[in-house]
Amino acid sequence: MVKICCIGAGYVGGPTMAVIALKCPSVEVVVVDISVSRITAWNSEQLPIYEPGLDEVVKQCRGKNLFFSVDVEKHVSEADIIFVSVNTPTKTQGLGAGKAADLTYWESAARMIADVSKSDKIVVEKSTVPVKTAEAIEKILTHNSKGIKFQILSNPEFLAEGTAIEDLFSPDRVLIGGRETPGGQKAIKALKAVYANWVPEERIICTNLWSAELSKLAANAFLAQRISSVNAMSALCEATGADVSQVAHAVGKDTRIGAKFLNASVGFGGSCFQKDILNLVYICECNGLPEVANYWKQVIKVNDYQKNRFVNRIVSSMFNTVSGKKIAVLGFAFKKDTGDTRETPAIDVCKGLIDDKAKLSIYDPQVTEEQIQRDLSLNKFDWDHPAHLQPLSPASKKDITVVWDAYEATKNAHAICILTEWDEFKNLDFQKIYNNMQKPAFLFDGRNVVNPQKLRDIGFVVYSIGKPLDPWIKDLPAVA
Ligand SMILES: NC(=O)c1ccc[n+]([C@@H]2O[C@H](COP(=O)([O-])OP(=O)(O)OC[C@H]3O[C@@H](n4cnc5c(N)ncnc54)[C@H](O)[C@@H]3O)[C@@H](O)[C@H]2O)c1
Ligand SMILES: O=c1ccn([C@@H]2O[C@H](COP(=O)(O)OP(=O)(O)O[C@H]3O[C@H](CO)[C@@H](O)[C@H](O)[C@H]3O)[C@@H](O)[C@H]2O)c(=O)[nH]1
Repeated sequence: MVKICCIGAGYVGGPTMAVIALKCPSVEVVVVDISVSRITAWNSEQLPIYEPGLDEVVKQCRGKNLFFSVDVEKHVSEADIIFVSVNTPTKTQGLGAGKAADLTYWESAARMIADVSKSDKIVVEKSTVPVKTAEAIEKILTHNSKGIKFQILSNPEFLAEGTAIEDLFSPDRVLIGGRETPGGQKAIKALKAVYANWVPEERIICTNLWSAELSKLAANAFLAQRISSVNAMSALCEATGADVSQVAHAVGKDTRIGAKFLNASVGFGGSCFQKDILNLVYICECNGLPEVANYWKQVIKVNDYQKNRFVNRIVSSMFNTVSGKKIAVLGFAFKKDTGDTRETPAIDVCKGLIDDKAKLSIYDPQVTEEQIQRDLSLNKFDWDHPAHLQPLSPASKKDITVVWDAYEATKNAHAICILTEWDEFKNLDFQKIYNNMQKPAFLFDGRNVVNPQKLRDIGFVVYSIGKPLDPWIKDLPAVA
């Protein structure tokens, strides 16, 4: 029986390994982590992450060929294939701070693998890493290996949160990079055999190590660039009376461009896009390519601009001050169908409003009060370090309340901000909400989920990203 061990039981390690276990009944899969609470949750009825369809997959295989354990060394030493799916956050200190990937967790995993291994192993990079990381990992492994042979493969993950199970069941592609040596090719074949249990052969792409590592960073950069492109257009739409949804539809009909990933928003969030682009920028700079670095940097700059622009719209529309005003924030997760808040634009928008002394009442169907308080207290980039390295009870913000109902959040509010596109926000009783709000009642839609005209008919002053402006807002000076 092939034994797989995955180091890192997070958003990638957990779902990915659960699907491998489901699709490969003859493979034993053990997911290990240094976080005791995370492993306890994986072994309980309340999984540590919310992901549609995940519970069913875990229920079907847990205890049969899928196990979660904190006994990291035992399972690593017994495995034939080791996936490493630990965090690779942005460095907060030292050389490359604010840009480069922090490989501390990866390096310590590699050293541990070298220390405990007693037989040959295939080590798979599942985490997103800078191009050429495999070379460094190889050095760590072989310098300590006592004659044991390690083959390093790059097998980046392309799942998106909220659709992880769907993406894993039916991936657009699986990418495997390895050394162009007989040993490297044999390792590629072994990993390919695992995926071939459910992924059609033509969707499994095999490349050299550096192409695989770089393709992951490139894919995220291209995806984020589409969002910054449409968001940049949204500002121009507001200035000219064009409607960004109509422009995106017309542009996306060109089959060379394609319709997906062209939704204008308050900005992209999530643990990957910003981190991976910053990392790409740093790699370009290190390779003496400042023009290329600046090109990609602009994708982040436009994203920051979009978040600032949204806050400025709110404040300027509400008589240039939100001091002491109750603002209801609907949605805090970085996208719908996840409870993940890493790099969510809601953090920047809420911080911007708090700076202007607003009182926030926040509702998200999947995010807890503790998480929201933590997110609004942490410094930039600290969020992506393992929970046990974060402050246990950060000082809670007094100007924030977190409630479990959109109607409660909006009661007596001066304004509503929609920051996540949860489906339930489309079907709220906005007449009831309007009746219970202060007047004029403002609604700022950062995700284009509501029909602005219907809400204007009720009496709301509505701002929707990239849409023709409400007469109320139109006459105000443009802000950026
Ligand atoms: N989240 C996504 O949607 C996604 C998608 C594709 C790729 N990625 C990449 O995958 C990697 C993991 O992302 P994630 O979202 O799963 O992160 P995560 O923070 O949810 O999970 C990482 C886990 O690794 C554990 N860990 C860290 N060091 C360890 C060690 N030495 N031994 C054992 N466990 C250790 C942490 O405790 C944590 O539980 C990152 O490189 C990320 O860029 C993420
Ligand atoms: O048209 C769009 C599409 C997305 N978003 C936002 O972009 C962010 C990222 O969304 P998405 O890409 O769907 O989720 P992630 O889970 O961050 O997935 C991305 O990052 C992962 C981690 O690297 C990759 O594996 C995935 O392929 C890649 O899509 C979210 O804030 C979305 O709301 C928009 O604003 N407009």
